[in-house]
Amino acid sequence: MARLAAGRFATLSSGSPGTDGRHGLPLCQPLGMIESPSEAPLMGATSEVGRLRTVLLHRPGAELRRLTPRNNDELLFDGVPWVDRAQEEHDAFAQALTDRGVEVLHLDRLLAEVLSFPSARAELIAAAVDDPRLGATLQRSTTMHLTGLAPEDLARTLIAGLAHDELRGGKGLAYEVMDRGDFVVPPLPNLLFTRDSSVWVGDEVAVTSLAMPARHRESTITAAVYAHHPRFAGVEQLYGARLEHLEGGDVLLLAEGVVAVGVGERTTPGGAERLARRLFARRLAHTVLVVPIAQQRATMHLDTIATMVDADAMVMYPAVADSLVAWTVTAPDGVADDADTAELAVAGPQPFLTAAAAAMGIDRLRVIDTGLDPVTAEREQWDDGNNTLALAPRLAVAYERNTVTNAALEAAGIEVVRIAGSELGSGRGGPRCMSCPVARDAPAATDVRSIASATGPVPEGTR
Ligand SMILES: NC(=[NH2+])NCCC[C@H](N)C(=O)O
Repeated sequence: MARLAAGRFATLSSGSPGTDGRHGLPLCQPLGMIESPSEAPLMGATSEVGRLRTVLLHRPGAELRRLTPRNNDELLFDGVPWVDRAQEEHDAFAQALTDRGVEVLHLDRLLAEVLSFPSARAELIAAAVDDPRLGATLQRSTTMHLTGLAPEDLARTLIAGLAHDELRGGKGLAYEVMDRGDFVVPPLPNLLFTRDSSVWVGDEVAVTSLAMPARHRESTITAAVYAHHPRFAGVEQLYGARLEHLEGGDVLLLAEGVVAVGVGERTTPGGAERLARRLFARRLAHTVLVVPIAQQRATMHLDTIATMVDADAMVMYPAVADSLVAWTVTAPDGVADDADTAELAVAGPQPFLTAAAAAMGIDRLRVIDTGLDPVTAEREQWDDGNNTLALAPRLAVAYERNTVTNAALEAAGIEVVRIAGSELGSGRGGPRCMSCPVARDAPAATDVRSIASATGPVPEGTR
């Protein structure tokens, strides 16, 4: 499988497309609605800003119609979205990406496709009924119901969940006792935020371990798609759904070999450590910066307060720009031979911007000065103003509603692709949260304006 040239510190092996080892299918055989490309696709990412080639999205569907004022808190939405409008907004987001040459993969379609494989079906049905609320009898009757569904219907049910009165042949004490409106299989409205359940580092993918109960099952879906879909044949998975908590929204690829990991409400220090060990062992990073963030909903992930918009620049919530710190974690000899036991060197804490620039080998990591008054800054941070998705250096998608942040980005030379998000935003996630980059080019050397020796005037609007 062809890979990005710069995914690893040692030379990358590039195999050739053949059969996918697990199902014996030729990689080029059309599968379901999507034809596999005739050439093996590029996969992987070493930065946040290299030209985006392929992205994984999830168009919100029936799972959002499950949200009510009684369950929205538990399901991590701040309200009850108008679903048709949320879908229109999402379609426009996907279109904005397609218009700029980005290939959009849809998670629900990939899921329906892998569900024609018996092993993938069995795995995902088992994950859906693996719930102590149900009891053995209801688990059995739910398994039978799900087993009888065609791939498309099963995909829909795994995402939208299964309500008590939708289950044909439901049996068991738990079934009798449950309320008619209860879910036998709870819905996954946060699947919309594809950023969190998997993250590519170099040419490997970390299927994450999500912290909130409402999201646990999401990574069983991404794990099955990466394990079984011919599109991803040969891709190594470097993390796992049952390990220490780690969410993709906390993982920022600052530069090739340099990964920042936020630790707070979602990712634990143990998750950051495990990821660091695995990245070092697989030579996918030489430095991991561990960045504590406030454990509260407004700052649930590192990407809610800062995202990269250029190879050497970030947009950052001004209230934290000067107080954010990082611990610098390295493997003593640059690599760790054993992912689980290797000794790690930990230094710090240091101001985040200082530690990041040092790890990236640049003079300065610029912060776009959004010049916001504290109240506007707080409002726009809450509405994901700092949660941008870079399509290339200095070209980023952002919610249109954050007018002041977007104006500041433009003043600093960042082209902003504005999208509507009034309904999508009720899940508290912006363009970066709603996207998982599967392939990015390495940012061209010319895009890094302040690498080591380069000195020059500081561009306006940066500090
Ligand atoms: N990468 C992100 N910031 N994702 C936002 C996820 C929002 C989602 N409702 C949650 O609470 O988990």
